[in-house]
Amino acid sequence: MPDFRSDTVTKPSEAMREAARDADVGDDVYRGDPTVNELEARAAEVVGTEAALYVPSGTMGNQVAIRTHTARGDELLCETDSHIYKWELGGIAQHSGVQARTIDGDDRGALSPEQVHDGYVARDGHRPGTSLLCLENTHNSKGGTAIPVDDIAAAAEAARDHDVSVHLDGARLFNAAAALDVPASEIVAPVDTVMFCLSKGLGAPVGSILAGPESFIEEAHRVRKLFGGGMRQAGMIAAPGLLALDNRTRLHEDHANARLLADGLRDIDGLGVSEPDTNIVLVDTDGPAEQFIDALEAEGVQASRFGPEQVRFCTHWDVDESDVERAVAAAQSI
Ligand SMILES: Cc1ncc(COP(=O)(O)O)c(CN[C@H](C(=O)O)[C@H](C)O)c1O
Repeated sequence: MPDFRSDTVTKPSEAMREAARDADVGDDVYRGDPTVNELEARAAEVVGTEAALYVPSGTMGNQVAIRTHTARGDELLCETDSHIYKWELGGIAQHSGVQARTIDGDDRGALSPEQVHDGYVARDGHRPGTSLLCLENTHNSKGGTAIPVDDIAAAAEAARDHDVSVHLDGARLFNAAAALDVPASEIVAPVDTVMFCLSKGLGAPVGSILAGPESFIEEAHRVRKLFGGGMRQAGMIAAPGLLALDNRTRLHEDHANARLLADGLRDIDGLGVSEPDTNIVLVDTDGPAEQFIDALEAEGVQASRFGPEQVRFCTHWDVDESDVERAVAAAQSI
């Protein structure tokens, strides 16, 4: 059954499974797992930061970043439909005691410098004070939109004018880099820290990376442990992550399959279909999303509910052109 629910469903390759089996391991809490250390060093090099930390999930990477950047009672700025605000169980408040001030981004999910300046709150006898700006690229809820580097840099510069740190939720950073045709390090350069997922389009079974300055990552190590994320012989899962990071070859094909899917669905009356930048296609179903999803499943195709009348399809390395054609045919039969 072709599974378009998410790019989180990718299964590891045979090479990844062998790498897991053969991984050189140690106790990562004591910084003694050589494979984790190698992955962290490689990740920092790829995105151009001083250091990096391997974390079990993208959510933990984001929440560790927020907790490390902020103090209890601070305020952070984020886009209204950002993952950290919408999909992480209120972790901003629960884990960090921080208040989120949301801003409606543009149709790609970008925030303007003016919006950052307007959203900034100076700490005083009544107001909490903004200590962090969180951006997202690609932007999941807007349809995997790739936000141009200049837009990221302009928002980050506005934050820096107020000594506010900037974290980038780059769960699909390499999808953005592929779509924008720039190195990932160029997208990361304007921000202080970045989280990116190995477990989505890069295909690793588990794990994400939090990358940034050496001193920040040192403290993030402690916060990860506080959150229960200290791992032991994690080389078993980091080894597939290394392969995923070094073989980022599939993303352009995923994007082409998303365009093929969108073009096919757009020919179906009653459907509103996004124009994908990357591997996500949003479909406005003109009726309950659940009904559309159930009808797709009856035809052997899976997709995910993204709103009362919106369905999301994600392409990834476990779906190919024939699966896209099957999804279009399934939608046509509804
Ligand atoms: C932008 C962004 N940042 C962070 C995360 C969290 O990563 P994980 O905690 O799932 O590894 C996700 C996962 N997104 C998942 C998906 O898209 O299917 C669900 C919605 O949580 C994400 O899309």
